[in-house]
Amino acid sequence: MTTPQVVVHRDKELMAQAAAARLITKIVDAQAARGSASVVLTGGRNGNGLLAALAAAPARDAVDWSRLDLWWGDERFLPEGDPERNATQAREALLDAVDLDPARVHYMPAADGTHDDADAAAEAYAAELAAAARPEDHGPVPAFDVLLLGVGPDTHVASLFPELPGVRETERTVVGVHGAPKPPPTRVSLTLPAIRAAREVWLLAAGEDKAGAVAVALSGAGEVQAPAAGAYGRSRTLWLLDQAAAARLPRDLYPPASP
Ligand SMILES: O=C(O)[C@H](O)[C@@H](O)[C@H](O)[C@H](O)COP(=O)(O)O
Repeated sequence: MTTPQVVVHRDKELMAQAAAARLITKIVDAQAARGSASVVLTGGRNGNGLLAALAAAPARDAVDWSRLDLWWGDERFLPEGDPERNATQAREALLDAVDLDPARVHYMPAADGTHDDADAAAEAYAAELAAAARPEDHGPVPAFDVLLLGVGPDTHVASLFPELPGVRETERTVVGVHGAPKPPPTRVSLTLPAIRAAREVWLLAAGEDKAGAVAVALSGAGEVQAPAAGAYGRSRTLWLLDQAAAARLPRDLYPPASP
């Protein structure tokens, strides 16, 4: 388990811009070192805010978009193109503006696709992840360079909600989610074992409505009660906050450099 590193920015706009610059550098370094990079996207305002900042970033095209594998941490189980799908929002924020290799963009299945329900969709995505894993990877998922997660006010990450079955999953890498407290109720989500296979996990939280969740998750809560507490990477766990979301952090958890 990697000790969480906390970086606090003045506001959510600056957090998104700084996170975008950080992600560009991480992707460029991975591509220079290994010829390609893999990133797991998240839904929500902060996740899409990062993508929009990335689309507008001056250094955006330092990334070789054709050598980037994109996956999703979760998806709302809705028809293809539904405006509420994380994939739809990611395309609007960034993906349609850059020259990705379509074969390397791994959308989670849609509700009107070939899979009858979220559980079958989850199995299909788990199989796609396993097929992309290499022998040197840590388990049946690729070693993602960066796995992005928004954090809910109840400390959920991806579509893993406190006390619900998904956060308790220890074997499968992807699960169907039913009865999610955040609408829509039916979703597909990576599990904590899949999240923890990532080299780096970056958690994004901005706004005072996240201050309680951030404080709880970083103060030793259990992962079933606070799923964000169980989201950590093999070599790095990074919490990217604005001051409002960091407001209830104990002072000893507040990074020294932050104002
Ligand atoms: O499908 C989703 O809704 C997201 O994947 C979800 O996990 C989101 O990241 C958090 O709920 C935070 O959302 P906000 O950034 O909008 O607060």
